[in-house]
Amino acid sequence: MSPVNLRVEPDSKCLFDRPVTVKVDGLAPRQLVTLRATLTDEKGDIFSSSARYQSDGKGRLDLSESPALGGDYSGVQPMGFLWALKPQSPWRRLMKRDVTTPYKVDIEVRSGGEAVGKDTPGPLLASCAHERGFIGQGVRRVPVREGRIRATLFLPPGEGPFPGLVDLGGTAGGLLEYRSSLLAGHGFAAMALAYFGFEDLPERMWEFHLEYFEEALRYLQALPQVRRGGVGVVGISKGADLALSVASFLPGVSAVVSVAGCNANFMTPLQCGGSTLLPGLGMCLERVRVDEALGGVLDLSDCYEDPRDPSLQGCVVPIERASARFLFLVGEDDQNWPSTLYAAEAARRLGTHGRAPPEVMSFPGAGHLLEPPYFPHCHASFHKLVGAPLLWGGQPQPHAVAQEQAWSRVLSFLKESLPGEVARSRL
Ligand SMILES: CCCCCCCCCC(=O)SCCNC(=O)CCNC(=O)[C@H](O)C(C)(C)COP(=O)(O)OP(=O)(O)OC[C@H]1O[C@@H](n2cnc3c(N)ncnc32)[C@H](O)[C@@H]1OP(=O)(O)O
Repeated sequence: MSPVNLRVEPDSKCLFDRPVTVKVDGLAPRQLVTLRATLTDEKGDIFSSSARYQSDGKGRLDLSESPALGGDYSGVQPMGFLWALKPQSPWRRLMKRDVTTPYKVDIEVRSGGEAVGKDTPGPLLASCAHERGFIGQGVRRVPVREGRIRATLFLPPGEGPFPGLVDLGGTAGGLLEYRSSLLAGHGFAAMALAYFGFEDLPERMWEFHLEYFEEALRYLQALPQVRRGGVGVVGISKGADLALSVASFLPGVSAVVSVAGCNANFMTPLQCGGSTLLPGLGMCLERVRVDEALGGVLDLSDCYEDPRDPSLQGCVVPIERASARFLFLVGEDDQNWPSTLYAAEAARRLGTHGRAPPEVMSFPGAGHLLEPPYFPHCHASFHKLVGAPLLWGGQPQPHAVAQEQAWSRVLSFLKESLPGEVARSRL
């Protein structure tokens, strides 16, 4: 009998946001097998997925054609092995901390289609390692410590000038580089900007200063590698309302992508010139629910102040002041906060001021944490500022579909809205 061969095509090494397919041959015709994938992150946390398959009449499997029969995903799901990864320890979230190293995914095929979820799977038939990196060929990673700015700039290969972007994370804080590094792989000069919880920046979300974002924007706009004529700002969650504020109060922003964001300045006052530009939309902590069925996860969805409340209009970002184009991405099952309502409110406000409507992409079954494609869906995870697990929502498969569609539109939206040539890089 020929040995079983397991491989990843078109390449066993690729950038994290690129699709692949897993192929197996040398199985017996119509053989039932289990495909397992395992990834260990930089902290040593293990994430795994598992699904049952049956080979075709020639003993082959191709995940772009063969349906998974059950397990952590089902149906034809070429990337299910990745987006269905689940943490072994509770409330962990797969979040790339060091983009200079790839993730290594160990894939194995074992005999027997009943072993899914059991500790004793069938005998190993074949295995392979698959690497998914974050820095494309020729992309340069440049730490930025200019003035107050704490950031990392990713420059595509070549001289440029490239369309420029500022990338803002959410209440996780720190300096998260994974989205910017992938965006540089699509031809953008992308700067991941920390704004708290990193080096000498404030440790927590006490107050933010518009001047800090202005300094970062000016720095990016003045780089010879960045094309003149307007940059983009991409933000997720808390970073998304800051993106709206940056575009509304500062010149030179042509495009904003709000990922699961609020239309009001959330929680932390935004200061400018020593006074408060926007107070923070607050939370009513007595309305926090503890989801005992989910093991004590906190459900915050009902505890945010309502940005439609007339007394809170001072918190709402005056986006009609911005000259940027807007793209809002919302998960309809966002259980962190009502991002659908927030996007609708932003659209209503633009309309009231006679401005063009924003583009709103709304994804059924998607949760709050909309990441670049193939990041595993995370329904709930530990929040280090809160010190407890929080509910994010979404179901794995629709969330995965949303991430793919959203990413594709983010790239095309930024290409349409920002000046400059863009070229995709290879790993
Ligand atoms: C006051 C804020 C109110 C928030 C309202 C929610 C609004 C949400 C708006 C948003 O912006 S959501 C989008 C972005 N937000 C997030 O992703 C928040 C969740 N993420 C995090 O809290 C951190 O990024 C994460 C814990 C996932 C990773 O942080 P680190 O890279 O610093 O990881 P690390 O693994 O070292 O964990 C930090 C600490 O948490 C601890 N930890 C992590 N996972 C844990 C777990 N599962 N159980 C217990 N502890 C855990 C870990 O032990 C460690 O403790 P120590 O600092 O004492 O060493």
